[in-house]
Formats: sequence, structure tokens, C-alpha cells
Amino acid sequence: MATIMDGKALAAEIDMRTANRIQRLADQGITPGLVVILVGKDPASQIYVRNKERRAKKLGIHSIVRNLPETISEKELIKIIQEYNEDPTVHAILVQLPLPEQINEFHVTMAISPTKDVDGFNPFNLGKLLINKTDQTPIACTPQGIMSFFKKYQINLDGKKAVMVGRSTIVGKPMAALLTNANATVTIAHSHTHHLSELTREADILIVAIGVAHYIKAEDVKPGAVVIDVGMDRDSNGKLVGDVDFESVEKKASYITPVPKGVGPMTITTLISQTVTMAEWSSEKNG
Ligand SMILES: Nc1nc2c(c(=O)[nH]1)N[C@@H](CN(C=O)c1ccc(C(=O)N[C@@H](CCC(=O)O)C(=O)O)cc1)CN2
Repeated sequence: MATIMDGKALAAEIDMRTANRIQRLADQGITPGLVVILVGKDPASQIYVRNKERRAKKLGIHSIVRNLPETISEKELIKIIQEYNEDPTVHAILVQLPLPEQINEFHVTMAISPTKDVDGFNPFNLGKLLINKTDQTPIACTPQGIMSFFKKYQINLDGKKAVMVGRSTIVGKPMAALLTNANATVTIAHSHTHHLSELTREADILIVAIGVAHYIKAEDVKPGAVVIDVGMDRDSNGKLVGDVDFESVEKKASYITPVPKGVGPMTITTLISQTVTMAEWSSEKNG
């Protein structure tokens, strides 16, 4: 049976370290500031934003949630972002995704100052990640949270075959870059990949973010593989499940993340920790 990588426990451990760092900043008169912008009323996004705010406030971060109407124009949204870019009390800005149709996600991520882009989605920060120049570079929170699992469970990536199923900007692409930078041999697979199972069966490290409930079954997994499930799906009973068929795969893998309480909590913990890191960078810069 695989070791279950407990995201809730690891998140609590990291939050404790983050609380100490926040205290050290408070001693210098600095309170990390995070702005989360939510456009519209997508129910899942509302839950994620509420959880982000709760965790930020609990740890002593100055957290602002801006709820904007579904109908807001791209121009108006970008103007609001620019105001926060100029606000010295704000160290980190996040625009919750997905956005309504009239708003171009690329324009929005471009509008967030790279020094406040806590999601690491601005092309400048993504580019730095790609060329492995990550000094003072925010990195996408879900992939960075997954790297924390590897560190905690002492999973060596060097020379390992890693397969990333999914090519989104939020998870797949930055995750593939992080794995490459850690010297893994990385394949990105996606919905157009032929014979996906032939690839996944070769993977020492299998990360799945494809958005289909229980897509990966035991027969798609190499014995002893490390399996990371980024899925957030609903089964036919409306229960929250992942992209991996946990019940069968846990009998074959060496390590596995559950859904819920796996990758999800680590995304929020990484967001909070990265907000603090950005406040630390800003204080170093301002002497
Ligand atoms: N701007 C961003 N938008 C989105 C991101 C992101 O990283 N930046 N990621 C996802 C959603 N997301 C964070 O925003 C997120 C998803 C899930 C969880 C989580 O803790 N899930 C729980 C279960 C929650 C439930 O019961 O529904 C778990 O897995 O235990 C946190 C954050 C898309 N948008």
C-alpha cells in the first residue's frame, strides 16, 4: 500500500513556519498585504477565495478581497489591478481564475506587476522559471506546493521519468519546468496525446491534472510510482474526487496524494507563504 501524502498536515507544518516569518516582519513594522480579486460568482471560486482569506487572516496577513461584478470590462479590471500595483501596502496580487468570457486572461496576467504576481502567471515570471533563473521569482502555487511534497517525503527527482498529464498555465506547464529544473526527464501529455497509458505506465513520477474523475486507473500506473492527483472533480453522486482512481492506485503506487486534503490545501499554504516571501523581498529591496 502506498504512503498517503497528507496535504493538510504538511500545510499546517508550513503555516507554522510562515507564522514565525510573519512575526519577524512584524518586528520590523511590516505586515504582508495580499489582494485577491474575484470576478463574478462562480461557486467553487467563491469557496477557494473564502478559504484563502480565512487562512491569510488567521496568520496575520493584511488580506483584501475585491468582489467584482461578472459584467466588469477588461479595461476596468486592469485599472483596478494597476491601482494595487502602485499601493506599497500590497505585496501580492491574485486574480482568481477562471475569468468571464469578455476578459482576456493573458491581458490580466500581463497587467499584474511581476514583483506582485503571487500566482507566478505573468509571462516574465513564467519565462524566468523556464530558464531556471528563479531568484526572487514567484512560482505558480499548485506546482510549488507539489514540490513541497517531494521535499517533505524525500522523493529524489534527479534522473527520474516524470509524466505530467495536463498542460495548463496554472499547473502543467510550470510543473513541467520545475521538474526539468530538478533534473527529471519530463513528458507533458494532454487530451490529444495518443496511447497515454503507454506513457503513464513508464512514469516514476506521475502528476495528473486533466479534470476527468478517476481517469487514471491502476493499470495506467507503474508499480512503485509516486502519484500526485491535482484533480478536483465530482463523481456521479456529487462527491469530490480526483483524476486518479485512488482506491485501486494506492495498492500499486509507493506514494499517493488523496483528494480532498492532498494538493488543494498545499495550493493555499503556498500562496500564503509566497505572499510573505514577497513582503520579505520588498523589505530587502527597500533596505
Ligand atoms: N488565480 C488562481 N486561480 C486558480 C488557482 C490558482 O492557483 N490561482 N487554482 C485553482 C483553484 N484553487 C485555488 O485558487 C484551489 C483549488 C482547491 C483547493 C482546495 O483546498 N481543495 C480542497 C477541497 C475543497 C472543496 O471541498 O471543494 C482539497 O483538495 O482538500 C484550494 C485552492 C483554480 N483557480
